[in-house]
Amino acid sequence: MAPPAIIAPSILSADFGSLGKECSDTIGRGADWLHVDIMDGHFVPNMTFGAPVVTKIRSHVERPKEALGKGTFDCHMMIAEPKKWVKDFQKAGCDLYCFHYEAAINSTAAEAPEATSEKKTSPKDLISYIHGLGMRAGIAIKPGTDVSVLYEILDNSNKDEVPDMCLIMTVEPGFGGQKFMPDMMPKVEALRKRYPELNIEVDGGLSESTIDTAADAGANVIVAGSAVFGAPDPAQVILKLREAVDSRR
Ligand SMILES: O=C(CO)[C@@H](O)[C@H](O)COP(=O)(O)O
Ligand SMILES: [Fe+2]
Repeated sequence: MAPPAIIAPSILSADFGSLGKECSDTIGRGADWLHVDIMDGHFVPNMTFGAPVVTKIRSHVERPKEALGKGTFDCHMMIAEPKKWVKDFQKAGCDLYCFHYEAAINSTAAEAPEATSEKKTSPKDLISYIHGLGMRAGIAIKPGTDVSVLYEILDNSNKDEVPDMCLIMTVEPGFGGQKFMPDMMPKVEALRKRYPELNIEVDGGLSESTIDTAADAGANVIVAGSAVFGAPDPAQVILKLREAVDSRR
């Protein structure tokens, strides 16, 4: 059976003027995780914030009592050098460090020399490095990346090198409020068929009008930014997203 719904509002659409309160209120309204979008202006054409801000918002949200439990900070690292920032985010209170496959295969070991002796960073090395620092690891792919790149990473008997979640982007990363790409659903379907118990996250354009498509395909971790923070009743939206996923289990 597919894992239960996990609703992760993206704080990119929150009021940055009162981010701590927005975060604690959102957990109080029924969210499981907070999706924290980190953009560096290189991997994506936009910038958000770094570890110091995560440290501040962490003090407003209780740490999860179990791995991937309520209050998990799901940090979506849209950054060109994912290995370089693992330690800083761990210290800041990140629970799930989700890096992009496309960035990992293009970055070098020099970013974190102790992590590997190979010249190029491999996703499995990075996952093991993240696990070694006590966090869970996620791996994300952009719309143009084939889902099959994840199979080799997931089909590994060394669990230390296997991600705890895969993120299928349903928009080009960089901005909130974009239109959901239904043509990404075959990737979700293929992953769900092959890995019935995997946490599969979808991110970009999720709302009450697109959730059925994503839930039918087998996604269980639902990121929603504008749909939650732009709603008159965010708790109701969170509930609707959860029901759509859980009713298909
Ligand atoms: O990673 C990203 C964008 O790059 C997302 O997390 C968005 O922030 C989601 O926002 P909505 O599409 O739900 O408004
Ligand atoms: Fe995101």
